[in-house]
Amino acid sequence: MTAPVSSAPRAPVDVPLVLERCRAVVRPALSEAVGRMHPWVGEMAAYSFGWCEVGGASTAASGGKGVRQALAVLGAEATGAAGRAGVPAAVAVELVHTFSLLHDDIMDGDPVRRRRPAVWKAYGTGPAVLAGDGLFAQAVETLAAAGADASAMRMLSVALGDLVAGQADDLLFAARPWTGPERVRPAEYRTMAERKTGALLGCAVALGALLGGAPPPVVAALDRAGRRLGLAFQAVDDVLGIWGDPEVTGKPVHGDLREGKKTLPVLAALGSPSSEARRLASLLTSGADPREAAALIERAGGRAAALHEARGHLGAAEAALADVSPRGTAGDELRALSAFLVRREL
Ligand SMILES: CC(C)=CCC/C(C)=C/CC/C(C)=C/COP(=O)(O)OP(=O)(O)O
Repeated sequence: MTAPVSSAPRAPVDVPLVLERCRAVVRPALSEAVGRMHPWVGEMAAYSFGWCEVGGASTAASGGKGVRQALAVLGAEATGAAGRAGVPAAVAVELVHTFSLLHDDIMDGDPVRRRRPAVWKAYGTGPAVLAGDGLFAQAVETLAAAGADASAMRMLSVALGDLVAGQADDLLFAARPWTGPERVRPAEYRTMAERKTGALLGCAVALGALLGGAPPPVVAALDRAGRRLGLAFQAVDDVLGIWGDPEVTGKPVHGDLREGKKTLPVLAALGSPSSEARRLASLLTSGADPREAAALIERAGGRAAALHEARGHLGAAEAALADVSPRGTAGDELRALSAFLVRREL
């Protein structure tokens, strides 16, 4: 990858338009993957993507931002290939992401996703588990059917392993105390968040680039960039989980606090040398009113610290991207998409 030799200033990137363009490039192959599923399982997948309501009726509900599919398409384009080279990667990561959301909502008991009942609420827990399994199966099938080589398959399997490990830690951390020697340290949180969220973002952009023909050092650098972007994205997601607007995020606030999730704003607040931190610790331990806890977290600096950390990870992601100087428009779009994902709340 080499930077273009041009001194002409480039137009600012319209990120929602980029997401829409990538969605259109990926949609036929994603529909094909859903079409390969058992009809009932495929209906639940289509529901997750906002293509239909329960019972298969067609609507235009929200199916998520499509961040991972866009990263894969842009990863391919940034190597100089056509976006369609990255489509099998885009479909695979979007299917894996959706599978993980379906299972995550069951594990957390979260009833709402993407502004409507989560799949387990709409169809039942067993069917939702099965739909997640079906999405997972089609992710592997999509890559294999595209003739992806062993290194591409391995990239997906490593991301999957990380996703499971990150989710395992997230669940285990929720059962640990807020304070004392057993408390969750920020470094443990970062490892968990990189696996749970960063691994798939890294995989998306790196796998797209690999399928576009990028050499191994470029693929590795893009994976690093995506992982750091994932850390920034998760920190912002944690903030939105406490102070976000449900109309925008598509899910209610305070779920993480109720579930005892060790999110970054809470860990940062508890680690601050303030009287609010001590009050917060006793409030959380005694089963806090989430609104009161949220106010204390803010006063103890937890929100500001999480956003500060998100900015730091974004800077590292941008530096890793700059290392490989992704080409022209796609490079600009990758940088703009990264900033957009993190700055949605900064
Ligand atoms: C194995 C297993 C169950 C793992 C679960 C891992 C998990 C749920 C991680 C959370 C990642 C995350 C920030 C999702 C929101 O993405 P987004 O804002 O891009 O969502 P969208 O697609 O709805 O826009």
